[in-house]
Amino acid sequence: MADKVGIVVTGVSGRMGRTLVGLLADHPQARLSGALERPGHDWVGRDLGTALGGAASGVTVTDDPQGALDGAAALIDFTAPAATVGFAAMAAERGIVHVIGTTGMTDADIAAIGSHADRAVIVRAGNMSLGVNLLVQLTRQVAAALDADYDIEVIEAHHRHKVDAPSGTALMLGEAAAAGRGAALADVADRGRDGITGARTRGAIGFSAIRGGDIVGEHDVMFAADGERIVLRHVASDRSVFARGALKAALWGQGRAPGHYSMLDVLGLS
Ligand SMILES: NC(=O)C1=CN([C@@H]2O[C@H](COP(=O)(O)OP(=O)(O)OC[C@H]3O[C@@H](n4cnc5c(N)ncnc54)[C@H](O)[C@@H]3O)[C@@H](O)[C@H]2O)C=CC1
Ligand SMILES: O=C(O)C1=N[C@H](C(=O)O)C[C@H](O)C1
Repeated sequence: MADKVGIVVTGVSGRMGRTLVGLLADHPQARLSGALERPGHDWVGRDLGTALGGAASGVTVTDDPQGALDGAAALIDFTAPAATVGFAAMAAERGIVHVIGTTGMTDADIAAIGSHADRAVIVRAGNMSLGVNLLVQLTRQVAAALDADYDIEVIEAHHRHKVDAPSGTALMLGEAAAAGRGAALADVADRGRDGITGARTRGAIGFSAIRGGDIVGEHDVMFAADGERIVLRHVASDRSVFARGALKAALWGQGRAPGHYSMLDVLGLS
């Protein structure tokens, strides 16, 4: 049997990091080859398995990306924007696949990451699940079929720890809706309502964010007209849907031509 693909997970103590480590424990094609955390984190220097409360794994958590990435085939990154921009340069220097799930990035962050796409495979998506990526395509189709008599609202709900809004998924859905209408999201997005806002602008795409408890991730795209509403909905109840997508992307990227890809490319939905 061929060797398993060596994958470094960064942010291993985080919600997504832990989920990825769990999936990699008995994956048939991939193995955990390195575990990264931010400098100063109390897991740095400890055995990952022990830090997770189980048996020793033989993998030591490190804050040294240069060392961890040596010999790896892919880096899976669900961390924070500044960290991800830095990791993109390091992954590209080595020509290894960089799978990016981090959200909350600015246009400048995305441009900085994209500047490495001539020498490395980058797969970036605000949501790595199959279900959401299908919903993106459905949203585009429905938006293309309806005119601006149907007001589009994207409503998302997440756990109390989430730091960015709208979610990366909500922005993907908003972009798909805008594209279906032949518009640019930046021209039509309405991202915050408070006070005397005035009546809704025809053609706007509105965003609302709920934060509370342990909600994994829920997204509705509502098309509201006089007399009827269509609601497209995705509910994630387990983070493994994102982790499975990220692992699929890391394997899909092996041997692929350099470029800045999305999960639509990985899933054959583009
Ligand atoms: N695209 C997708 O499918 C999904 C994206 N996300 C996004 O992934 C990101 C992380 O989400 P969670 O795991 O819930 O957050 P979290 O806060 O539980 O974990 C983030 C981890 O990254 C670590 N980290 C931060 N800076 C670092 C650095 N320089 N080097 C190494 N590690 C570093 C933190 O210490 C923490 O352990 C968020 O932006 C979230 O929106 C989350 C779920 C799915
Ligand atoms: O922070 C999260 O948890 C999630 N983030 C992603 C987003 O911003 O859309 C994906 C998922 O909804 C969970």
